[in-house]
Amino acid sequence: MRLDVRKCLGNFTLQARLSLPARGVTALFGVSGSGKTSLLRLIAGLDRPDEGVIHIGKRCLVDTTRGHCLPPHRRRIGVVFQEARLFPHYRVRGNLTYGMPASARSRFDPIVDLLGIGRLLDRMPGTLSGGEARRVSIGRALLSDPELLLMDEPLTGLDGARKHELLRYILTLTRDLEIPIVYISHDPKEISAIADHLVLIEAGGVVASDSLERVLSRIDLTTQLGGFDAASVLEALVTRHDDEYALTHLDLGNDQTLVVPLVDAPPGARCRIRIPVHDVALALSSPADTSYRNRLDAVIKRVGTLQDSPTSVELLLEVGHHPMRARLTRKSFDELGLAEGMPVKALIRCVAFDMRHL
Ligand SMILES: Nc1ncnc2c1ncn2[C@@H]1O[C@H](COP(=O)(O)OP(=O)(O)OP(=O)(O)O)[C@@H](O)[C@H]1O
Repeated sequence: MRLDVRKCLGNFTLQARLSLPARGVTALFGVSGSGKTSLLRLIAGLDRPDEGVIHIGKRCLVDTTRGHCLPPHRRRIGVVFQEARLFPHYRVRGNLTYGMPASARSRFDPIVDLLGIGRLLDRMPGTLSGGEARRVSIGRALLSDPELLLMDEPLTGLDGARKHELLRYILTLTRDLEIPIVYISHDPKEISAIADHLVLIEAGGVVASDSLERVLSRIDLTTQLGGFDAASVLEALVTRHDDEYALTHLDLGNDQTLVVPLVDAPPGARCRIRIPVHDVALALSSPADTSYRNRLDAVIKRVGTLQDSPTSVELLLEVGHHPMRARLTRKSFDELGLAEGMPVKALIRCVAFDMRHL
């Protein structure tokens, strides 16, 4: 999808130029009021830009210079909002088939299975739990046979267990269906688990748009990425399990192996892991007497500082084929005599697995 739009809303101006991948999940992240929902509404056709163009593949949805603006129902875009917005007087089945084109009929059963809503088909929306209602609303969006799915904070307001369950369904969906998703969330953990591409929005503008791994590795964006709590997210290959110690070996490329608590995925699977900066320490040589399980070869690619944190130094390392962030005190950095381009050992204590298997 390509878009280049401008829209004034009162004294707020949204001005965005973006080119998004045709597959996978693109997350829009930014503080409250930065313009995420306004952008989604322009894509869905719920609002018109004052100026601009929006294309999905070769299809032109909007081109204001030609006075062209497709209405929402002709855009082939499914939208899932924070609240489910089901028709209260239709059963679940009626909600799912409302507006379903004949071309989507054959997908009814697979989508119902995928979302685990088969046993809810004869229920009225008022009797569903929050998580069930969201799943039905995702099903309805998918059965409109969309080329693009827009999700505006679909997990907000759900409790921990429901949130986790729905996140699992959405992850399955991204793996099993070819439909690209644009996903708004305030929750960095959710984004780390689900997104392939990350767009940072600030004051109505696009600050960054790139793969999740690359945006999270940008030291200059640490403030905007504040909620992500400075962590690296990277995708690794499961090579083997060590059942005796309940550990899994992951290949990071260039002969670098990360050993983590047992991952429930077979050798050969790809999984995504998150490594907070405070779990990474650096050494000049490989210390023998340390409890750090992982001692990886790394190169310091970039060194930066944060305005509001004068005691620490931000580092961008390269480990295997991956960027990885670390944070040291300025004193340790100076005492070790570190500099850009230096090879070091990255000592990694533990690794968070709020992660997905790909
Ligand atoms: N119809 C409108 N008239 C005037 N201002 C508007 C209108 N719609 C949105 N705004 C303003 O535009 C800005 C962006 O709003 P938007 O809802 O897109 O932000 P957001 O990033 O989605 O925020 P949140 O994360 O809180 O949902 C806000 O300052 C909002 O008050």
